[in-house]
Amino acid sequence: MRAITFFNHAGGAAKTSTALNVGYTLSVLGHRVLLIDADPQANLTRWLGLEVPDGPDAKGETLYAAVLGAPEALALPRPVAAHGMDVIRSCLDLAEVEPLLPGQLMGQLRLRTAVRQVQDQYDFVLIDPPPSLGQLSTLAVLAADDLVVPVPAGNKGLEGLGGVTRMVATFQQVAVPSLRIALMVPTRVGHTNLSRDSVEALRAAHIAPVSRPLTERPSVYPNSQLQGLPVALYDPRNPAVAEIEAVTGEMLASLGEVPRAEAQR
Ligand SMILES: Nc1ncnc2c1ncn2[C@@H]1O[C@H](COP(=O)(O)OP(=O)(O)OP(=O)(O)O)[C@@H](O)[C@H]1O
Repeated sequence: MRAITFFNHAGGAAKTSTALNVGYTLSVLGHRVLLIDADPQANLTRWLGLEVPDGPDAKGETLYAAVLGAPEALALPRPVAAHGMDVIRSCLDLAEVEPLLPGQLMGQLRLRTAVRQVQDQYDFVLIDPPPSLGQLSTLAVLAADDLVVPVPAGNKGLEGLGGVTRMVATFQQVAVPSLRIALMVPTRVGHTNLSRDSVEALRAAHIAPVSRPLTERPSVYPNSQLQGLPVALYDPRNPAVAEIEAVTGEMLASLGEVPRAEAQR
């Protein structure tokens, strides 16, 4: 099992969109995939067509159970199924983790521990954190073996990179020396010089391997999300699908994984 967190503290980087669609591609390739929604906005949950847990026990359906549930039974809750994947959903109450986690013994490593309890059940656990540097992001990053960093096109994406690399270096030093950025994914790339230049600048920075870009497609991503579908199910012939497959293949290559189809030959 590999745990991969789609990390960028900047908002709107396409973390959720990339995690959802890469996860779906992995599952189509035959991998067993668990998606964990670690963002109280619960976009990943909604965009998979799932109901956001509601009511007094809602947070027990989320990763809250694994990090702040009953101390003698800290474990991931039972996942729900969506489009061939398993999903740990989120809800607004998950935000309670932010004030409550500090001070808990080994608090920030609890998701890492919980994820490894299911390592025999999955090939990939993909985690979608919120756009922040708070407790939920820390839990998500420390749970990972590898990070995928979606970087939105334009100056904003490049300017935010310093924060990402500093945070990764800190986590390597204090908690997970083997943590690494497996892939940077240029996202929301338009047909402008600014977009193209920002992708070139990302490659020239030599921080980590840089994938093929995911093009800005305003008629595809938001609409597929409204329908609760991965792009490949919403519009199978859209060129976005080939881009997502390419990114998934490059991620597997960077992880040193043999693509499933080749392994079975
Ligand atoms: N390639 C794309 N083309 C057009 N729109 C996109 C693309 N990728 C993502 N989007 C849209 O951009 C918005 C932000 O994407 P997303 O929620 O995936 O980013 P995020 O990094 O998870 O955001 P946050 O963490 O701030 O909630 C969404 O409305 C999504 O539909």
